[in-house]
Amino acid sequence: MTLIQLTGVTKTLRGQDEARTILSGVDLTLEPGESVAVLGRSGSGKSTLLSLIGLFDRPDGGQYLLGGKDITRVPERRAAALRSAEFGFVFQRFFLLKHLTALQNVSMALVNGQGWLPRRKRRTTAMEALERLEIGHLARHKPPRLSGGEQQRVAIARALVRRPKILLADEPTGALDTDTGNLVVEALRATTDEGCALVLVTHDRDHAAKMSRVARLTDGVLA
Ligand SMILES: Nc1ncnc2c1ncn2[C@@H]1O[C@H](COP(=O)(O)OP(=O)(O)OP(=O)(O)O)[C@@H](O)[C@H]1O
Repeated sequence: MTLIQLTGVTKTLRGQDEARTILSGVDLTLEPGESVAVLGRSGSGKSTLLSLIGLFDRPDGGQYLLGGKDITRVPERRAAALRSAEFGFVFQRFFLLKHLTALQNVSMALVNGQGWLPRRKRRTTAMEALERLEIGHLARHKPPRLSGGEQQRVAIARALVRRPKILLADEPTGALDTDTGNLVVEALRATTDEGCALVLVTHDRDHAAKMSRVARLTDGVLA
């Protein structure tokens, strides 16, 4: 079944004075295991789009179907539950807790989820996530001892540890050098092999080309 279907999605943001239409009719379909890169100039609305998909905000118009269900105007309580059950998020900044080890950072993501997991199970699940990102050997390291690329892979492991259906990545390589960025993009793309869908916002055309589809956001429309 189609995982995500946006049809004619619009969004107007109000600054201090005038309102600005950022998205003026976005269509997007995403199937399980599919990856789409979203390119676009700075300020074109890529992050706005991602925040709608990730249910941090709601569209003004159009329709958002998630797994066939209309969630266009879902209330915040339900949105929060969907965010934690269905989505994983990766940002340019890693947002790791620097006093915790890599393993603790990842297993923290299992603490507040739906369904309680015993501590030992959380640790083994978190370890598996680190190993999938090929950083199991860094489990006991704290973020200040890790490189940027390693930290981002810990953040990806944290995003994946609850096995989300959709991973949303907003410029995840923005703070990394080219080689490290390539490794991180490959790690993200590999998550789709297991059926996770991926939306990657990027400025990097080479990274975009590694996705199954490339879409460009121009004048509020995705094409
Ligand atoms: N809360 C807000 N109120 C008003 N305008 C906003 C708000 N948030 C963002 N904007 C404006 O909306 C436009 C789109 O922002 P957005 O962050 O989605 O773009 P972007 O494509 O992700 O940019 P970048 O590539 O620079 O991160 C920008 O012009 C921004 O200044």
